[in-house]
Amino acid sequence: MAVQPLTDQEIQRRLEPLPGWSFADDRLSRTYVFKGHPQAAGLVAEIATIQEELDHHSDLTLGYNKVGVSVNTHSVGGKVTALDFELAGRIEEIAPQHGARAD
Ligand SMILES: C[C@H](O)[C@H](O)[C@H]1CNC2=NC(N)=NC(=O)C2=N1
Repeated sequence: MAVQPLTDQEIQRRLEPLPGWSFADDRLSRTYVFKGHPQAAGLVAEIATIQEELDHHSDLTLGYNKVGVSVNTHSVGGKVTALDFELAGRIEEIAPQHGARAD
Protein backbone atom coordinates (compact mmCIF):
# COMPACT_ATOMS: atom_id res chain seq x y z
CA MET A 1 0.00 0.00 0.00
CA ALA A 2 1.20 3.50 -0.79
CA VAL A 3 2.51 5.63 2.05
CA GLN A 4 -0.24 7.51 3.89
CA PRO A 5 -0.25 10.62 6.09
CA LEU A 6 -0.29 9.62 9.77
CA THR A 7 -3.00 10.84 12.11
CA ASP A 8 -2.05 13.32 14.84
CA GLN A 9 -2.61 10.57 17.40
CA GLU A 10 -0.28 8.17 15.57
CA ILE A 11 2.34 10.90 15.23
CA GLN A 12 2.25 11.56 18.98
CA ARG A 13 2.58 7.82 19.68
CA ARG A 14 5.57 7.47 17.36
CA LEU A 15 7.25 10.56 18.87
CA GLU A 16 7.41 8.96 22.34
CA PRO A 17 10.65 7.00 21.71
CA LEU A 18 12.20 10.01 19.92
CA PRO A 19 12.98 12.61 22.61
CA GLY A 20 14.10 15.89 21.09
CA TRP A 21 11.95 15.48 18.00
CA SER A 22 8.82 17.55 17.65
CA PHE A 23 5.85 17.84 15.34
CA ALA A 24 4.63 21.23 14.11
CA ASP A 25 3.40 22.67 10.81
CA ASP A 26 3.18 19.19 9.26
CA ARG A 27 6.89 18.53 9.84
CA LEU A 28 9.06 16.41 12.13
CA SER A 29 12.01 18.43 13.38
CA ARG A 30 14.99 18.27 15.66
CA THR A 31 18.12 20.33 16.38
CA TYR A 32 21.45 18.78 17.43
CA VAL A 33 24.35 20.66 19.04
CA PHE A 34 28.06 19.74 18.73
CA LYS A 35 31.48 20.65 20.07
CA GLY A 36 32.29 22.43 16.81
CA HIS A 37 31.70 22.71 13.09
CA PRO A 38 33.53 19.58 11.84
CA GLN A 39 31.37 17.35 14.04
CA ALA A 40 28.18 19.07 12.87
CA ALA A 41 29.25 18.77 9.22
CA GLY A 42 30.12 15.11 9.75
CA LEU A 43 26.58 14.35 10.85
CA VAL A 44 25.15 16.18 7.83
CA ALA A 45 27.33 14.08 5.50
CA GLU A 46 26.23 10.82 7.08
CA ILE A 47 22.56 11.89 7.03
CA ALA A 48 22.94 12.60 3.30
CA THR A 49 24.17 9.04 2.74
CA ILE A 50 21.24 7.58 4.69
CA GLN A 51 18.79 9.78 2.79
CA GLU A 52 20.06 8.48 -0.53
CA GLU A 53 19.76 4.91 0.74
CA LEU A 54 16.16 5.50 1.88
CA ASP A 55 15.33 7.78 -1.08
CA HIS A 56 13.81 10.13 1.47
CA HIS A 57 15.31 13.55 2.12
CA SER A 58 15.00 16.11 4.90
CA ASP A 59 15.76 19.81 4.86
CA LEU A 60 19.07 20.15 6.69
CA THR A 61 20.50 23.34 8.21
CA LEU A 62 24.19 23.45 9.06
CA GLY A 63 25.37 26.16 11.43
CA TYR A 64 28.63 26.62 13.34
CA ASN A 65 27.90 23.91 15.89
CA LYS A 66 24.27 23.05 15.16
CA VAL A 67 22.37 20.87 12.71
CA GLY A 68 18.67 21.29 12.10
CA VAL A 69 16.65 18.47 10.55
CA SER A 70 13.13 19.01 9.27
CA VAL A 71 11.20 16.49 7.22
CA ASN A 72 7.86 15.58 5.77
CA THR A 73 6.79 13.54 2.76
CA HIS A 74 6.49 15.53 -0.46
CA SER A 75 4.65 12.79 -2.35
CA VAL A 76 1.61 13.05 -0.06
CA GLY A 77 1.48 16.83 -0.23
CA GLY A 78 3.82 17.61 2.65
CA LYS A 79 2.39 15.50 5.48
CA VAL A 80 4.18 13.35 8.04
CA THR A 81 4.31 9.64 7.20
CA ALA A 82 6.07 6.50 8.43
CA LEU A 83 8.93 7.35 6.04
CA ASP A 84 9.69 10.47 8.08
CA PHE A 85 9.81 8.43 11.27
CA GLU A 86 12.06 5.86 9.61
CA LEU A 87 14.53 8.61 8.70
CA ALA A 88 14.31 10.18 12.18
CA GLY A 89 15.05 6.80 13.76
CA ARG A 90 18.07 6.23 11.53
CA ILE A 91 19.44 9.70 12.37
CA GLU A 92 18.98 9.07 16.10
CA GLU A 93 21.07 5.88 15.77
CA ILE A 94 24.10 7.68 14.32
CA ALA A 95 23.95 11.15 15.91
CA PRO A 96 25.72 10.11 19.17
CA GLN A 97 28.72 8.87 17.14
CA HIS A 98 29.22 12.49 16.02
CA GLY A 99 29.06 13.84 19.56
CA ALA A 100 25.57 15.25 19.10
CA ARG A 101 23.71 16.48 22.15
CA ALA A 102 20.32 18.04 22.69
CA ASP A 103 19.84 21.71 21.79
C1 LIG B 1 11.84 10.42 -7.19
C2 LIG B 1 12.15 10.27 -5.72
O1 LIG B 1 12.06 8.91 -5.36
C3 LIG B 1 11.18 11.06 -4.88
O2 LIG B 1 11.15 12.40 -5.33
C4 LIG B 1 11.52 11.01 -3.38
C5 LIG B 1 12.85 11.67 -3.05
N1 LIG B 1 12.92 12.10 -1.69
C6 LIG B 1 11.82 12.42 -0.98
N2 LIG B 1 11.92 12.99 0.21
C7 LIG B 1 10.85 13.37 0.90
N3 LIG B 1 11.00 13.96 2.10
N4 LIG B 1 9.61 13.17 0.41
C8 LIG B 1 9.40 12.57 -0.78
O3 LIG B 1 8.24 12.39 -1.19
C9 LIG B 1 10.53 12.17 -1.53
N5 LIG B 1 10.42 11.58 -2.68
